[in-house]
Amino acid sequence: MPGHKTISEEIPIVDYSLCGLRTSDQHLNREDLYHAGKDMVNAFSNYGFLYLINSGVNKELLQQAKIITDKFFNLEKSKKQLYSMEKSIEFGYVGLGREEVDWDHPCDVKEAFSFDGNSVFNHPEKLPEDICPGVVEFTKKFMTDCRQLSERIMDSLSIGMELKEESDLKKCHQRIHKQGNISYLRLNYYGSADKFCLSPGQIRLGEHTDFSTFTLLFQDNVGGLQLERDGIFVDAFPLQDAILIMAGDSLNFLSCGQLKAAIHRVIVPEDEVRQNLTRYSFAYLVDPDNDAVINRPLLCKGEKENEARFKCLPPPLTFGEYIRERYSKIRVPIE
Ligand SMILES: O=C(O)CCC(=O)C(=O)O
Ligand SMILES: [Fe+2]
Repeated sequence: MPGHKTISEEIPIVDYSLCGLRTSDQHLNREDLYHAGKDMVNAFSNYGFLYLINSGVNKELLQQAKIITDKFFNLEKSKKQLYSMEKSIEFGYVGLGREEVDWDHPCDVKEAFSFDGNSVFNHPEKLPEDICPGVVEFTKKFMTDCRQLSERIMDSLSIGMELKEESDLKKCHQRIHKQGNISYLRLNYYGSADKFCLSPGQIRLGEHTDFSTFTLLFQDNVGGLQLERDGIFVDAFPLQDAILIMAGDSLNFLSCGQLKAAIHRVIVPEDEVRQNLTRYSFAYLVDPDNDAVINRPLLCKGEKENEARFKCLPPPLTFGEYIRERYSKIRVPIE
C-alpha cells in the first residue's frame, strides 16, 4: 500500500508506484487511487505540498528538458525577444526583470518560457523551432505525460476528498491543452548569481502561490526553493526523481480552503559554489478551464448545498477573471 512518510520531517512523500504512468488504465485500481488520494489530501490540508515518487514520467524527457532549456536561454537576447510574451497570454519568453511576483522585493532574477497547451498542440508554428530545434517534439511529449499524470492525480484527489460527484473536479478541467484552458509548461532559467549585481534582499523568485489547481515542479540539484510551513520557510531539498506537487489558489478555492495553496519562493543559495551554478526548474501548471467557476466549493459526501460553508459566498468568479486580475499585478509591461 502506498505510504505517507516525511523527508526531514518537512515534506510529505507520496508513493505513486501503483497509480503512476507505468500503470495502464485497465490495471488502475480504485483502492490504490483511494490510498494515494487520502495521503495527498492529508498533505495538502496540512501543508499544501508533497513530493510524489514513482510517478512514471519518462526520465529521458527530463534530460531533454534540460538540453532544450540550455539551448534556448543561451541564445542572444535579441533572438529570445522575438518570442516575447504578449500581454495576458500564457505563451512566450519572459526576460530578466519582467516579472515581479512579490512587490516588497526587487524584481525576480530569472528568465522563463511558457508554453500553453493550446499553442503547443494546435498552433505549433508559434514555437521557436527555428532557433531551438526539437522544442515542438519535446513539449508535446513532456506535456502529454504531465497531463496524463495530472488527470490521475485529480482522480486520486476526488476520491480522497470524498466528493459527492467524483467527476466534479475533472469537469472544471475539460479543455486542458485546448482553447479555453491555459494549463502550461514553464521552463525557468536562473542564471549564475555572480553575473548579476543583486540588490540587498533580492531573491531569484519572490514569495507567491500559483494560480493553478496544482503545479508539478521538476527541479535540478542546485537548491534554493523554499516552501512555507507553519509560517516558516523551509528548504525544499531536491529529492532524486521526485516531483514536487504544490496545491495552487484554484484548488484552495474549490475545496473552500480545506486544501492549502503552497507559498513558495526561490532564494540565492548561501553556499558560494551553488550560487554560481545556473539553476533550472520545469513547472507544469494545471489550470481550470477559463470559464470554470472556482469560488464555489465542490460538494463532499454527506454535505448539502445549504450548509454553513455555502452560505454568504461572494459572487461567482471564473478562473479567467481571477487570472486577469492577478496577472495585471505581477507583469512589468514591455518597454
Ligand atoms: O523554480 C522553482 O523552483 C519554482 C518555480 C515557480 O514557483 C513557478 O514557476 O511558479
Ligand atoms: Fe510558483
